[in-house]
Amino acid sequence: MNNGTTATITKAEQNNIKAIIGTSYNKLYSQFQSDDLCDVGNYKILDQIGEGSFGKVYLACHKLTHHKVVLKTSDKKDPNIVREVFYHRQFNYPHITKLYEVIVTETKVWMALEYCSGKELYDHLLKMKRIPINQCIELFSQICGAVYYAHSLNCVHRDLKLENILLDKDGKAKLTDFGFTRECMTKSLLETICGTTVYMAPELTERKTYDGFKIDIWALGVILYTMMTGSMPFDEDDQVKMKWKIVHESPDYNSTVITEDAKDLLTQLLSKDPVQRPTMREILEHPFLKPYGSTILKDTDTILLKQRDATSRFHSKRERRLLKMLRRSGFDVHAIKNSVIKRKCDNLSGMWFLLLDQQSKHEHGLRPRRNKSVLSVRNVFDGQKSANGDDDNDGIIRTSLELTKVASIGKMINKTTDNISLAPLIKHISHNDNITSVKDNSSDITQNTNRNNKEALRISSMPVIRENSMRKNNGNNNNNIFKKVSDFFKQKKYLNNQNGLTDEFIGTDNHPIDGNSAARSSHSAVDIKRISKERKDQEVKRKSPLAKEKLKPTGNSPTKSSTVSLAPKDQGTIQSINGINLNSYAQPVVKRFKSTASSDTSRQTSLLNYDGDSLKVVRSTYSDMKVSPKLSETRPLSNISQFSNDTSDYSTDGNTTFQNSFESSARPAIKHGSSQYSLNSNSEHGVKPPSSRKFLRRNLSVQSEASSASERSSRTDSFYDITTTTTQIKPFSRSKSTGNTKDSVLPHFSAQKATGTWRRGKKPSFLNNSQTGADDIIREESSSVDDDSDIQTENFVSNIPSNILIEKDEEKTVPEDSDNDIMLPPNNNDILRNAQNFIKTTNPALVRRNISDSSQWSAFVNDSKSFVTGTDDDGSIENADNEQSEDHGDNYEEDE
Ligand SMILES: Nc1ncnc2c1ncn2[C@@H]1O[C@H](COP(=O)(O)OP(=O)(O)OP(=O)(O)O)[C@@H](O)[C@H]1O
Repeated sequence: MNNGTTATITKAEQNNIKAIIGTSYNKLYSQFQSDDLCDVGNYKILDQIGEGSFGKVYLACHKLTHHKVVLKTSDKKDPNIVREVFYHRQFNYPHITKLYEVIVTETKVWMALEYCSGKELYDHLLKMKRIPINQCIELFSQICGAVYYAHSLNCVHRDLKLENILLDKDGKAKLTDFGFTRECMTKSLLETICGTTVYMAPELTERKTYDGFKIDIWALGVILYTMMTGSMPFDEDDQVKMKWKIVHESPDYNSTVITEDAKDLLTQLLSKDPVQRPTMREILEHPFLKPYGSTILKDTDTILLKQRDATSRFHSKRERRLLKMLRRSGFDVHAIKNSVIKRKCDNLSGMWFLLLDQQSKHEHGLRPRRNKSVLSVRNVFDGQKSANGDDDNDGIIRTSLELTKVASIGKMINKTTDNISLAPLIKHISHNDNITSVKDNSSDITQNTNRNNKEALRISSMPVIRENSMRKNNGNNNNNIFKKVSDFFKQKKYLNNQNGLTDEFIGTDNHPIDGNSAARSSHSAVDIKRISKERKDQEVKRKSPLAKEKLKPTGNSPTKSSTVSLAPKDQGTIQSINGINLNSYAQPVVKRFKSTASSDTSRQTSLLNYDGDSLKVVRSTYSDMKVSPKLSETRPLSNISQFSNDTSDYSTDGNTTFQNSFESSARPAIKHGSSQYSLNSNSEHGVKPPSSRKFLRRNLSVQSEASSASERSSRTDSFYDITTTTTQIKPFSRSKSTGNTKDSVLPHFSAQKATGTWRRGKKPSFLNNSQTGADDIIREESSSVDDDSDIQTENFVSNIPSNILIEKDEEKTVPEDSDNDIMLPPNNNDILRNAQNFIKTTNPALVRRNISDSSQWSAFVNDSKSFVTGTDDDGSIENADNEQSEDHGDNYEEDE
């Protein structure tokens, strides 16, 4: 048979087939060999869209649902990723980016996150220069909603900043980046210094213990101020000055864009005394945020209530429909439910949430457009007819196609109205007489109209007012949907032609109408010309050196008061409010502040201690940021001391040097050994390190312990269920650093001396001998937790034993002899011994931060010749056992 078959194939055909097979074979081979990533789990990587401190960020597509997501990678060695995943997956809220799935590979952790195509609020602000007040209110309410939600779950974010607020495609705010989050149920006062200096509350900059909720509220104050004014309230290039300002100075509230209500709220948020700061509820109820704040508050309460009620799970119409669909398709619905309930973040729950999102998208507008549009048009007509008692479509018979087109446009207009409603603005300024002129000022941008749509119709781009006005004038021509549509396009076209304006400005222009079409028709064309001219004049003024001065409204300007004038195309924003030319103010001085890990900040400390030149060097490491070079250059580094309470020396801020050693002195004395961090910092400056310096490393360990505690607590909700690839237990095989440790000014811990062993199914004795911390986490979780335990984790905090969530904030619980580093405070020995036992039984992630710290640090300060390359492979692992601690001491001595 075969011979017969082959016999029928000519030689040429055979060669052809061979070539085809060869090509596809080679293709497959090169795919296998390629370093380029194409797929991760169920996700197809489309593009790299960013890069964070700890890894790359990709745009990807879920292959089963075609849903776009963001894949954020992080090195497994970074224990912060555990914290981020642990908290982030607990949150399910419209203004928090959704974490769909977590995939753990041998070296990396991949987080599949909700894609926010609108980028960061920071970028938005840069583009807009300052955010129009109505948008400010809306966005800020959304951000507050997210924080209120997190606070209601007893979690604090601790790194709230513009860069951590993303915008989705609809311009809605989404809070993200939970790398510094912690729960506050078990500890009311925290000590860990973390955040970004310019957003830090005074108590943080002073390194006092702090209420986690209150520092978030302060950061919100900074965010609101920056959004409104386009500049930061306490910005200084010099970090010492900045901190001084934060502690002692009030922001400048004199900006005319800060209204009375806004000022009242800002003053409360930025109150130096944390007790004076309002709660999230009070913020959302503040008059400035009306009406958005109270709506968000109500919605959030409903969400929280629903999420707390376990019986309401899978009961919504959408969920039931999806379950039914999945069951019919042969999915194991029980497994999916289990995965969702336990927040496993595996591929099942990932698929579930993606499908749910998709369903909601369909419900909100992805139905066949034509049908829906026609329907809505009919509704409009029906409504009008019944309301007016007569048919208001002027007897024009339209084809269904026309109806469809018009309805879609109508929908668009409505959408515009929704999105850029200026109602709050109107309300906000209603105490001002100017509002009257808004309402009465009917003669502005209008244009004549006729039924044939041959001439431009009136222009009214103040959607809310237009709506109200149309309601008022029910029965006249303004109610005609066709006219509305026609108006919209005519005015758009006209303005584009005349002024080069973009669509979006039409929606933000605040020009009222009076419904008097006759009056409009008489002078609208003139108005348009005049306004056009005024805009040009404004633009000229803005560009002139004198433009720094506030533009005074001209007496005859139709936009003279309480109006929001159109902005030129390149600015994309409202140009003036109440006749004040927003663009005439100083350009925004918002800078991007990068969350850095302790290693970064310790670099700063070690390198510079406010030395300007060094600071430049440090800054240059961030030059790959996407902001313009100018901005990057002037951008001060943010200060994050995630890992140290005693940051006086090991400051992530780079500016907390020995000035703050007063706090160190209050800490337990060092028994022996020392911290390389502190030593190095000091030795650089020829200052003898205070004894408390030792605390730095201890704090690092205890902080890391927090991660392991989190991980441990996460056992209760099946962290181990996160998708993993093979996690072979290999002997430690990382190459030793080739650097000369003697010369190093960097912390480094000799990894090859790690001698601990860890066995599957047993508690680790010494914890750091495995390949990576994350490996250990996964393995340990896998081995010690019963997968089938039916643990409810939705309100996760209630499931966490209070003794588990120890962070470095609880430094007093450092075990007495865990590494012989610390002289114990008297009377605390029992507590410390208990803590020591606890630490010994928890997993090894506690040491990982030091790995990356030292490596990053060393990589940066390479001119010190201490570490050459690949220093994170130097095995710089801090061990929990005594031997390792001694090593640290040795290194310290060597460095000194
Ligand atoms: N869900 C998302 N949707 C769209 N873009 C995102 C998303 N998450 C992150 N990005 C983009 O990826 C970039 C880096 O992400 P991100 O800032 O979260 O990383 P990171 O490691 O947390 O950085 P850092 O902590 O230093 O701020 C950012 O520019 C951000 O705009």
